[in-house]
Amino acid sequence: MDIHPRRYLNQLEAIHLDQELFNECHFGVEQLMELAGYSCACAINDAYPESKTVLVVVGPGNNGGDGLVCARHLKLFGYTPEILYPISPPKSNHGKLIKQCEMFDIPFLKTNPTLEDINSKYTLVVDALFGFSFKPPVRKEFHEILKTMVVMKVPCCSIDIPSGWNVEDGPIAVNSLKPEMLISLTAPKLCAKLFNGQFHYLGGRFVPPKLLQKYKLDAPDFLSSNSFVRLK
Ligand SMILES: NC(=O)C1=CN([C@@H]2O[C@H](COP(=O)(O)OP(=O)(O)OC[C@H]3O[C@@H](n4cnc5c(N)ncnc54)[C@H](O)[C@@H]3O)[C@@H](O)[C@H]2O)[C@H](O)CC1
Ligand SMILES: [K+]
Repeated sequence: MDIHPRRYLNQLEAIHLDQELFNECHFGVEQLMELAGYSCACAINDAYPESKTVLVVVGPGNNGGDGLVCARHLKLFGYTPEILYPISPPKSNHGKLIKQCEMFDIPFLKTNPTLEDINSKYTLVVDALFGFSFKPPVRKEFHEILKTMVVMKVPCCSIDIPSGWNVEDGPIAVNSLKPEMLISLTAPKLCAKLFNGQFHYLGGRFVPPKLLQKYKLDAPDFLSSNSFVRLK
């Protein structure tokens, strides 16, 4: 299976499209995060039906919000997710999502896990650290966990952007994250051209036809009620 998107978004286009979803289409951020995170959980269930013990690494922005929603749905699908939320910024909009995860008895790790912990405890790591607003270089508070994720043996599934990658130019350093799975949301960003892992999915089934036309995006071939489409 290999569907080649004709169109990849640059960073500014991704940010503008996101703004139009809020301002022109009147979506709320919680609505979009719910649909995005749900589609990620469904895509993970499609690609890794057997990998049940999942660590979800959550970042400070909406990419992290997608991760929190994804964790909650994975739990409903029978997975055993745990969450690492290394830095909780004062202005985050994650409060309710965190409470919901707690209501579903999803544990939050208190400290960064060691490489040995990750390799022995989990069968999949979901990378929801940074999405399309990431500006390199990675700030130092995230170095430790990102370094561990780069060398871990466990497969990694990145939501929207492999964390630490430049949104347009892809891997910045030789020792960048090499996810096995990428779930692009709305449309793949330019860095997805350099993704060479096994699974590439498109999620985020919420873009109205007017915006697809405006941004000259392929109308994704979502099957029936599926919230994702597999591209590779
Ligand atoms: N339209 C859609 O497809 C939707 C996608 N969604 C998801 O939202 C993210 C984009 O979210 P945003 O809040 O704009 O930004 P990020 O999550 O990428 O990150 C912002 C966050 O990260 C910090 N940061 C930025 N650069 C660095 C750095 N070099 N080092 C450390 N920290 C950094 C910054 O300070 C912020 O705190 C998109 O990718 C999708 O995953 C939405 O769910 C809805 C619609
Ligand atoms: K990510």
